[in-house]
Amino acid sequence: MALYDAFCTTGIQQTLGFSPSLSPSFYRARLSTQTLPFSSRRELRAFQCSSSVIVEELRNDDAGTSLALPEKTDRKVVRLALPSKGRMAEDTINLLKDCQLAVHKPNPRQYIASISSLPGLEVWFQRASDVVRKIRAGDVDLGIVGYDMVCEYGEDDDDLIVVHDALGFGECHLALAIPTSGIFENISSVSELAAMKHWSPERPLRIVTGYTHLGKKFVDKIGLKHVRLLTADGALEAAPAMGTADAILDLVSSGTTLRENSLKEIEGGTVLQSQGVLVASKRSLLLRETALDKTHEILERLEAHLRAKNQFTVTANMRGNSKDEVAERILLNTEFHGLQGPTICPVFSKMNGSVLENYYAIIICVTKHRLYDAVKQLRKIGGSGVLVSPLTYIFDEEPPRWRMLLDKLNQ
Ligand SMILES: Nc1ncnc2c1ncn2[C@@H]1O[C@H](COP(=O)(O)OP(=O)(O)OP(=O)(O)O)[C@@H](O)[C@H]1O
Ligand SMILES: O=P(O)(O)OC[C@H]1O[C@H](OP(=O)(O)OP(=O)(O)O)[C@H](O)[C@@H]1O
Ligand SMILES: [Mg+2]
Repeated sequence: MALYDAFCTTGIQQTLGFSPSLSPSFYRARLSTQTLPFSSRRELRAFQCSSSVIVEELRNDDAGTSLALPEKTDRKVVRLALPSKGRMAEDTINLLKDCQLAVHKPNPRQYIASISSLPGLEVWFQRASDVVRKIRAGDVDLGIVGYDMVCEYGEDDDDLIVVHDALGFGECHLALAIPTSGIFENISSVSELAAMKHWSPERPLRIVTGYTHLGKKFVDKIGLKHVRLLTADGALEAAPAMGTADAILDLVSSGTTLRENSLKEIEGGTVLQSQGVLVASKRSLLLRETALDKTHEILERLEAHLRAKNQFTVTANMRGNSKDEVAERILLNTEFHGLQGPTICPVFSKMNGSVLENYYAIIICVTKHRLYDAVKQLRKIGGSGVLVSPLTYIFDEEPPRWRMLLDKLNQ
């Protein structure tokens, strides 16, 4: 039995490569704390005969739901869920790679992967909405998704805890938008929208959205009385022109989709700002051995990379009589002082047979968008030979987000 042999010889993780969604139905066997998927009932029965495992059948539509299996609490490996598709998927993988946390996914249809620098951690690819659902269900411990997803599918669950709230990609906001013309031509705020005489219990304002949880809360908050929330999965911007809705509640980034569909945002119509976040289950962090350690490492690497991403290291030579004199020149005459202050080292040169120490190398880090300002200021105080290189990491003191996480966990 190939699968059983594979399990015995190469370990459980490799046998987990079977993709449940490719088979008409799938099965799983629970062996101690591990779960093995099988592509056919025959294969599973064969495995069952050759070992003493508890076997249970999962229908396809159970694939996404959680069962109250003991491994939820006994599971030793920590699970990180990442978006399997859509615009967040690639950015997430790239960010992790930049943090030296490259995800090893042997083939595109495989939903489980690993990160070699984080042994004991499994990566599971899921749809963005399922990342949040699975964290809440206890099937995974950590996830990277848009904050919009955390709020919509998290439904205010206080087990969810945002560990890093600004991963620097997937920036957008969730907003109400209405047509630019017709009865909405002169409407520019939610209060004006709410005051329109057009809405009644028989003819409510129809808002189409994929965000029904947030949508309902928002409508209540702004006091819109006669409203019906309609749901749809995509291309919501078409609905008003089609006549199937009056307004939309959807994500906006550049604003192009709204503009191209003759829609506009209105004052007071922003529900939330979103970008990629690292989210965790509080329960997992507190109860699952190593979950907090793994989270700490991921957080430190994210912080160090994201801090460094926008900075350059700048090295320049400067003529001077002493380190102190050069330091004074930099500290008093430029805005660029490095993390704690400039590093200054002597540069030795040979002249007429003797070694001179009349130049100093200064090292600072500079925010990318201010690089040219820094070059100009350094030149002004005698800097020359300016070398600029990208920064990979800035590991400073313990990141404030780590302290905040421990506070939230009451640690
Ligand atoms: N225009 C945008 N600009 C920036 N980020 C966006 C934009 N649209 C969506 N996002 C972010 O990307 C996430 C995933 O959106 P995407 O459209 O890729 O998937 P989806 O349509 O929600 O998923 P699915 O197709 O599985 O239902 C959103 O939850 C949001 O955080
Ligand atoms: O302000 P913009 O930059 O134009 O972006 C906004 C659009 O992006 C998202 O859709 P997406 O492209 O993900 O398509 P979808 O309808 O399949 O979700 C969102 O649902 C908007 O339609
Ligand atoms: Mg989308």
